[in-house]
Amino acid sequence: MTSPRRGAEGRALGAPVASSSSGRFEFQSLLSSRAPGADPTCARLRASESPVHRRGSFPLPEEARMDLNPSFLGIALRSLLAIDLWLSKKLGVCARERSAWGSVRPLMKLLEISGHGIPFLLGTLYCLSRSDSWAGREVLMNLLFALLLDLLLVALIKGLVRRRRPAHNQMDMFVTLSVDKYSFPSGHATRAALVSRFILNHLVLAIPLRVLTVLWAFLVGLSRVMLGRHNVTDVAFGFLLGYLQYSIVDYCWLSPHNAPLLFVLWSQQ
Ligand SMILES: CC(C)=CCC/C(C)=C/CC/C(C)=C/COP(=O)(O)O
Repeated sequence: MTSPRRGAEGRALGAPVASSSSGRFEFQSLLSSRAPGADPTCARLRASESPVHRRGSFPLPEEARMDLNPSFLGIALRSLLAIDLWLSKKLGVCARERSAWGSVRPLMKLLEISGHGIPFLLGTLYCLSRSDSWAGREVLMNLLFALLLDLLLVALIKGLVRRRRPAHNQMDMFVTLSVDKYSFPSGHATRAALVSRFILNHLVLAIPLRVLTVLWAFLVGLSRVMLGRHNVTDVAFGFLLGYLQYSIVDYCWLSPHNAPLLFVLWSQQ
């Protein structure tokens, strides 16, 4: 009877191993990390040359074969992730007081506060309480809805993805929620993109102010990476999400026609 060759732990070499964290088969890591000096190409060769494979008594499961021949998408994603980590570390020049650009850290923290959820929520509520026109109230009510939607979606995605903040980040942020220990996506970037799109669409501004609005959003995003709070992909996805959130708000635009109760209740406050 043929018996597969056994490794140090008495496990059949080339046999699928369930990873403790994900439960996925890890052929590639088994072949490349257990054998000294191995590389993925050799690992592929060894797999096809191994007695187990040759005798055909232990067919490789489909998923394992996919691991041995990583798809183009897999390689592209892993490369993107490596570039992301490398670039984010390079750009994190204000992560500490003693970092290369540590002296501009206070300015970056000012940008951080300018994109924080609390000033926006309190500011919108204050303006709503002072607004005496229906048109103004409608815009502010939708801004409030947009800010709450943003908090909800970001918390949901952060809780699902659970990507840790970069190791060089110093966790000294002004008022955070529990999910804010995670970094994907950047809540500041989503808010900056959402609010700036909102402002550009609902406030009639002179061109220089419109440019300043976009510049502010960009700087808020950049400051997240420079402070070491986020990786570049957290911010890029944050901008995209914030942009899309505005489209949702615009699509579901609340007005006295489709949400009369909301407006009546607010006007009775
Ligand atoms: C109504 C309510 C739940 C308000 C909470 C406002 C609040 C504490 C928002 C957190 C804002 C924040 C620190 C987001 C994190 O931004 P990242 O860019 O670091 O993801």
